[in-house]
This record gives sequence, C-alpha cells and structure tokens, in this order.
Amino acid sequence: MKTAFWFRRDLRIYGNEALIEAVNEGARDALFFYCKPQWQSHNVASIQLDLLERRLLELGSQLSEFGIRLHIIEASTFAELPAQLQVVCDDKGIDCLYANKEYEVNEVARDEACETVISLKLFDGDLVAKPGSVLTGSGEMFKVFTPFKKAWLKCFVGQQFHFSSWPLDKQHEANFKKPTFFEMTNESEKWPVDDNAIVTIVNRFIKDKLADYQDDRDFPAIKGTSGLSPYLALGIVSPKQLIAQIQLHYPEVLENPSKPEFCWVNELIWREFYRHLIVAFPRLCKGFNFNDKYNAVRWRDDSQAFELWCNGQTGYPIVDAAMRQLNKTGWMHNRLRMIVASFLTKHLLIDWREGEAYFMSKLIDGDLASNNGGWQWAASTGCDAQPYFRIFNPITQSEKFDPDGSFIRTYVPELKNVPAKHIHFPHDYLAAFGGKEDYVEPLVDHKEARARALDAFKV
Ligand SMILES: Cc1cc2nc3c(=O)[nH]c(=O)nc-3n(C[C@H](O)[C@H](O)[C@H](O)COP(=O)(O)OP(=O)(O)OC[C@H]3O[C@@H](n4cnc5c(N)ncnc54)[C@H](O)[C@@H]3O)c2cc1C
Repeated sequence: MKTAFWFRRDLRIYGNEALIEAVNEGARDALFFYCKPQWQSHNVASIQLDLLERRLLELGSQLSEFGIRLHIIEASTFAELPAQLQVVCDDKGIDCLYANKEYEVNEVARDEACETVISLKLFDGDLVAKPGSVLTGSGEMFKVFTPFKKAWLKCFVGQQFHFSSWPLDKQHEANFKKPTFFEMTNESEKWPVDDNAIVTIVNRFIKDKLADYQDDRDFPAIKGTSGLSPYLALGIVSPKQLIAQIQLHYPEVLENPSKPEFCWVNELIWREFYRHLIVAFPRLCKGFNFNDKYNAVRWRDDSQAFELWCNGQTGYPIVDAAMRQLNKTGWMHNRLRMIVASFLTKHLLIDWREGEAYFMSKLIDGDLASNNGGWQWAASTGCDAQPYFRIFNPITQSEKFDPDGSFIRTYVPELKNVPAKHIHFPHDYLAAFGGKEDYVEPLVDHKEARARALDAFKV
C-alpha cells in the first residue's frame, strides 16, 4: 500500500497530525490541487490566492528538506478532480491518501466523489473539537453560542495541547520550484509565510497583547488583535497549536474562562461554532438564511447604494474608513466588519448575501463558515444572531470605538483636519468651515433608515 498526503487548507508541517500519520505510514509524496477556477467561482480574493501561492512555495521547500516531494497540480473544477486524481495516483502508484477534512458542501461532495477512485483517510485537523462532538443533551447541535462554549470547554478542560513532534530528519537541501501557472503578485507580502516569522508573530501577540486583548480588541486604531486570521483560514497555523502556545504562558487558560486571556480563546471557539454549524446545517453553504422566518424580508435592489458602500462612499466616516481598509489591505478589523455589515443590511436594507460575496472577493482571511456566520449575525438572520431591533448606530459606534478619529483619518484623508468632536458625522462642520465638496453626503438618514429596517424586519 503506497500512501501519500493531500494538502488542502492545512498548509503546515508542524501540528499537522494527518500529515504526520501519513509520513509514519511511509508517505514521501504530497499533492496539492490548485483549483483556481473553482475557487474563483466562489469569489476567492486575489490577495488570498497570492498568500496561498507564497505559502505553497514555502511548504514545498520545507517538505523537500525532509525528502518529501510536493506535487502542485493545476486543476479546474472539483467536478474534474476525481478523474485527474486517478491519473496522478496511477502514475505515482499511490493507493491511499491522507488528508484533513474541509467542511463546506462542495468540498464534502468532492471528497465523496474522490473516494470512488482512491482510498481517503480523513482527519479533523482544522478544529480542536470535531464537528458532531459538541452536542446538546439530546444529541443536537447547539443553536446558541454560550452553551456550545460551555460544552466545548467541558471536553477540553484539564487537557494540555502540544505540538506534535515531527517524525523525519532533514535529508537534503530544498530544491523545490515554482509551478509555471502561479501568478504571484506579492499583494499579500505584509503577511510573512515562513514558520519562524509566524511563530514570532504568535509569541509576540501572546506575550505583549493577550493580557490587554479584552480591553483593546474593539478599537481599530489599536493593534489589539492577533491578525492571525489569514493563517488560520489557510491552515498555516491551527487552533490547537495556538492554544498549546497560550498554555505555555497561561497553563490554566481553559480552566479560567473569566480571566482576560481566555477572551481570545473565546474567539477561537466562535470559529469552531461556525464550522460546526455548517456541518450540522449544510444549507448555510448554499446561501439560505439560518432563520427561515426572515425569508420574508424584502431586501432592496439598489446597485448604486451597494457600489457606494463597497467603495467607502456612504458619507458615514467609520463605514467608509472600514471599507477602504478592506479594499486597500485585504483585511478589516472585527468591530468594523460588524458595523459595515449592519449598515449594509439595516441602513441600506441590502441582502447580506451581496455583502458576504463582496467580503469574500476582498478578504485575505475569507472563509465561508466565519464569513457566513458573521454576515448572518449582523443581518439578524443567523444562528444566535443580533436581534433585528438592535441596529448599530454608525455615529455612536464611531464615537465609542474610534473616539479621537485616528482610524478614520488613516483611511479617509478628506477628513484629516476635522476635529475629533465632529469627525464621526462631519457634514455640519464641513458646511460651516469649508471642505463640504471633499466628502460625500450621507447616503441615508440614520433615523429614517433605522425606522425602515425595523419595519422591514417585522415579518
Ligand atoms: C461580517 C463578518 C464577516 C467575517 N468574515 C470572516 C472571514 O471571512 N474569515 C474570518 O476568519 N473571520 C471572519 N470574521 C470574523 C472576524 O472578524 C475575524 O476573524 C477577525 O477580525 C480576524 O482578525 P484577528 O485574526 O486579528 O482576530 P482575533 O481577534 O485575534 O481572533 C483570533 C481568531 O479567532 C477567530 N475569530 C475571531 N473572531 C471571530 C468571529 N467573530 N467569528 C469567527 N471566528 C472568529 C479568527 O480565526 C481569528 O483569527 C467575520 C466577522 C464578521 C462580523
């Protein structure tokens, strides 16, 4: 039996238990199917593809140092994969592939089809808790986060996480080459792809920022969050590795959910919650509301307003700064994701699916489960979502989370001379003191838009 490893969104050597098992079974070949047309049909962002390509090259070099060859194979759609996989496996004499599961419906269907041509041994390396392992007393998926978290914690309290040890010694120098079909642009170069640099980012965050995360995490002008989402989205780091690293500094982090350092683990558990949800409710991958009740909401078809929102031209500075951050960097702070998603779905009454797709097309950390979860949370259509009547006021959110306007000034230079007191809604100030022509008029009136949303959600 010749075993090989199939990489997907688990682009790491260390902490990749499925890879280690494959290597222990004698695997010395690894495959990666580069399915750009398939991913593009689901709006993958070019910056995420760039990160993926850069990381694949790094991974290929790392693997070759251990005598493992990474074969990167250009593929088109998942429908064509089984036939292509069969050719590759026949050619290399491979009869069993180890891989980590991906949980989206297309990926699950792909694996089912591939299992008809080759034996697949699938692992759950993207998560701490396997989907289906954290359930209510009656054996169902939780529909509220807090009890899910409590049940999740029950499974892992007392457990120390470790990096799994790597089974092979280095053999020879890396000689891995870039495939000709890669179109790297270095768009994503702000995110290093070598493990030493990534470990440094993780450790600096844990050492210098974790204790203040709870206080700082909502302020976009402060670098208070980890910025690790692009690595988690591609499996360059795993949540188990991150918890292991926290436990080195805070051994009892899982035992003390009230301590500030747990607050960050709580976010990793949200990530798990959303993944477990798409497994329990696969229709989430197909654009359905989690809560059917809101199928009756009549979204507005307003391509002009949508475009202004996309371009950061709504006349609400915090919304505009956030959208421009996304367009410019490929990443957006979580507080801002909530504000702009609420603005699109409530103030503009535009379907969350349009915002979800736009985010995917721009985000370096784009990830179906978390993106869908976040959008449906903000649109109030989701599981354990924001109630429809709690509509974020973009002006007070801005006053609260960017009090001196420094984040706004970074991305909306038209407002750089507006005093902090006026920057959150600067229109009267600009009319009185000049500069009105430099910044867009508000797309909607907050009070009117709020009333319209409340009305639309009373279904
Ligand atoms: C509308 C909307 C869309 C979103 N789309 C995505 C997406 O496509 N991909 C994505 O990874 N996250 C998404 N999020 C969640 C969150 O905004 C990002 O994970 C976070 O901003 C990433 O920054 P960070 O790594 O500094 O996070 P940290 O605050 O350092 O958190 C650590 C990790 O926990 C996870 N995490 C944090 N918050 C959440 C959350 N609310 N839901 C699920 N996981 C979370 C992420 O993996 C993150 O890297 C979305 C949130 C909203 C409201």
